Amino acid sequence: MSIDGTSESAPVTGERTEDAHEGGFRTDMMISVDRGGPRYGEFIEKVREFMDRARAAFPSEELVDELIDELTVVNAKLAAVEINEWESPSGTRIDLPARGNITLPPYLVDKAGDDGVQARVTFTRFHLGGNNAAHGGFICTAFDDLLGMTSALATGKVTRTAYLTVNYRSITPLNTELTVSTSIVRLEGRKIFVAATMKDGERLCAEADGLFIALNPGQP
Ligand SMILES: CCCCCCCCCCCCCC(=O)SCCNC(=O)CCNC(=O)[C@H](O)C(C)(C)COP(=O)(O)OP(=O)(O)OC[C@H]1O[C@@H](n2cnc3c(N)ncnc32)[C@H](O)[C@@H]1OP(=O)(O)O
Repeated sequence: MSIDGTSESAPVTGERTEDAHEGGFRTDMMISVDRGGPRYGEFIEKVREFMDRARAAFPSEELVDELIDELTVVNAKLAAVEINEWESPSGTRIDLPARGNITLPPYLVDKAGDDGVQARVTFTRFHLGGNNAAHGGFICTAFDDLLGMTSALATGKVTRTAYLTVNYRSITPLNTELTVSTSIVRLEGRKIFVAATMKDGERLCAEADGLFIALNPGQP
């Protein structure tokens, strides 16, 4: 442990020596419904539960010692099986909430087409901003990913966010299933203008509009 309390472990990269990607996010990423095995989704749910419980816990000093030892063992097991971003189950398992990507709030896609996406998202204790409401950054993360998916499906191309404007209209509660609806506003060459709402029943919690750019081949 260094003096500022950070770990001295090597950063997690999972890089591969030969970099075959064409730039940006790949629409041809190695999507899968079985990578990591039939219990990979259950593993991700346990990790998400851990994130919630870690956020909510007030452990004793003894328990902190114990948990550090146990997590050191778990981290070593995971470090032994690191892989690059394109082939990792995380982010590519399209059968799992948020493609099995713990970075994203766990959303479930109900409908996805070239005119928009309908999804349900539930923020939990890990996503707490304050006073039982979701952190605005996680709301933005959900919008960014679902709008990125919207842009990719509408164009069949790899896209990146140029701008994303979020308006927070009312409190976004935790532990409540919210609906997210996205739509294509207009397409102008490489520019994809998109919009989205997040609702608790009929109540508008947040809305977003954004511009995504279809990347040129090889663009990072
Ligand atoms: C089923 C499975 C599906 C899988 C789905 C996977 C989903 C994954 C979802 C993941 C989602 C996560 C997504 C993420 O998190 S992406 C991560 C966050 N975004 C970035 O890091 C992007 C950083 N920026 C750039 O790379 C470049 O600036 C880009 C690529 C955006 C444009 O640089 P580029 O050199 O390529 O283009 P250009 O500069 O010639 O501009 C082109 C046109 O656009 C107009 N313009 C540009 N910027 C702005 C602006 N801010 N406001 C208004 N207009 C803007 C510009 O005026 C021009 O217009 P015109 O003069 O032609 O009229």
